[in-house]
Parts: sequence; structure tokens; C-alpha cells
Amino acid sequence: MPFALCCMSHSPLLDLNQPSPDLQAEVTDALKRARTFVDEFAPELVVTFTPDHYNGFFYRLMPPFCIGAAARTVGDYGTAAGPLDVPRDIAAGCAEAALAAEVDVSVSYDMELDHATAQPLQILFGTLDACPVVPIFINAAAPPLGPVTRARRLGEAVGRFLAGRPERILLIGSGGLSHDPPVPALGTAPAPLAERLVSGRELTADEERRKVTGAIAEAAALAARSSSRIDLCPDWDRAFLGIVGSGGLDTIDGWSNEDIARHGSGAQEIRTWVAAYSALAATGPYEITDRYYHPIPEYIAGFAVTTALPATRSTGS
Ligand SMILES: O=C(O)CCC(=O)/C=C/C=C(\O)C(=O)O
Ligand SMILES: [Fe+2]
Repeated sequence: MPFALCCMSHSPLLDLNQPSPDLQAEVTDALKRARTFVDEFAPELVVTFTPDHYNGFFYRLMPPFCIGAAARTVGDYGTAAGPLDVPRDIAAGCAEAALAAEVDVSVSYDMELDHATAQPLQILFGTLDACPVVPIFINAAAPPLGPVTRARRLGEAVGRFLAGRPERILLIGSGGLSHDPPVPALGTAPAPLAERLVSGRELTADEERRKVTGAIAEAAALAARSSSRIDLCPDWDRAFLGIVGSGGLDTIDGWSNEDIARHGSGAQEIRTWVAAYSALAATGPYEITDRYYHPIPEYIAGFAVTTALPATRSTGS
């Protein structure tokens, strides 16, 4: 049951926009260090806590949490499309553990997921199917959202279950931190798009083009400080990283959804980090082994990468 954790921001613009060469080099280096960390750990199982952005989950049935017993990624924003190698029995065990802990998860045997799931797997492993993966969807984009403490309780329940498994397990949290990307909302989207947020129909080629050019334009406006959307919030991001680094995850229980939303609609994705770190914390004390952070408007992201391991116990004298 050895554990390791890697939490990272994702961005659909990672391969589409260029921040300054120095900043790009920093990000490349941080992601390379994360990959080396994972290589050295050599996981036999990945459990990924991941959101979606109306690419796999829609309002025809929008669960707060869903555990995939069979899943694939859809290949949005140029990320890989294809099946994940999901061990059904372990996915079912995670779901049973969550339900026993009174966290009402759904299960899916036909889960579709987007860049939020594919990007970290591609960055850390090169491919989607290098390692068995249990995907755990946490709704962060589609209101109503439950309190953030539910993500902590989900993570704890999954962590306690995984502690009884024999595999080397990598926990991934994908998302955050502060950011306000132009993801459509049911209440404000024009009628054909609002209908799609319910039905999940394919985007037309024109809608797809406008989605990508719109995100690129929004990033440019954010970098030029001419965007009307919520700005990145480095102080809040650093405070959040401090909390997960100190292990005081229950501090976040006091954050209301409105508090979190003040740092952008995408800031709700911190739920994935809270769940992943809570899963690790449920197995014992942990320590951060690497941490990178930079606010990057070109990616519309308070961009962070952290890795962590169970704390090495002092043997005393
Ligand atoms: O239908 C759409 O427009 C979806 C757009 C989308 O997928 C945007 C994603 C943004 C992030 O992943 C993010 O900034 O966290
Ligand atoms: Fe996202």
C-alpha cells in the first residue's frame, strides 16, 4: 500500500498558448520533475480525482461525485481520446467505501471524461493506458455544488479503502487553483448551447472553433489585463497551497462555495486537490516533496504542481 500524490492544475491552453519563454521553461521543468517523481514511484494503480467541463457530464444527469468502473476520455482540446484501463473491482470498492462513509457517489460503467483527466495522465505517463486508473469525477463546473467538505470526506473514505490494497498507488488531483475560464453556464448560455449542456450533443464544427478561439482570446485579454472576468488570485492560491502543505485540510471546511467562487468559477476545482490530499492524509501524515506555483494568465490558471509522499518517520535516538 505505498502511496504517492501528484496534484496539478490543468489547462486546455497548455499546448495552444505561449507564456514567456522563461515561464514556459519553468512549467516544463515542474512537469518534468513530477514525471520523474512518478517514474521513480512506479505506481501499479492510479486514482484520479478529476472534474469535467461539459465534455463528459451533462445536466441530463449531473452527479456531485461519480466513480468510473469503465471510462474513456473524449479527446477535447487536442488531448488523447481513448479508453482507460479501469480495474472494476477496485472502482467498486472505492464506491462501496464512499457510500459506507455516507458520501453518496454514483457509479458509471460508461464514463466520459475530458482534458482534466487526460492531461495529467499524458504528462505523467505519456499515454492514457500506461497504468490502471480509477477515475473519480467531482463536479466543479455545474451548479448546484455541495459544500467543499464533502470532497474531503470522499477523499478520506477512498483513502481508507485504498490503505488496505497491496498496490503502489498514485493519487492525482487535477484542477484549480484560482481561475475563471469561459466555461458556459446553463443560466447564461445562448439557447443552442444551453440545450447542449443538458443533452450532451456533439458541438458543431463552428461551435468547437468558437470555443477554442474564445478561450485563446480570453487568455490574451487576461494577460493584457483587459478581461472582464475574475483575475487570477496568487495570494489565495498560495494560502491554499500552504493549507494542503501543512495537512490542515479541515480548515477548508469553513470555506463557502461563494468564498471559493470569488476566485473564479474554476476555483471550485480545488475540490479535486482536497479529495486527493484527504485520501493521502487518511493513510497517515504526509510531506510535500515538490511544489511549483505561478499565476499564468496565458493558461487562464493559477498554475500549480505539487508532489507528496507519506512522511518519513523519525526513528528517534
Ligand atoms: O464547452 C466548453 O466551452 C468547455 C470549455 C472547456 O472545456 C474549458 C475548460 C477550462 C478548464 O479546464 C480550466 O480552465 O480549468
Ligand atoms: Fe478545468
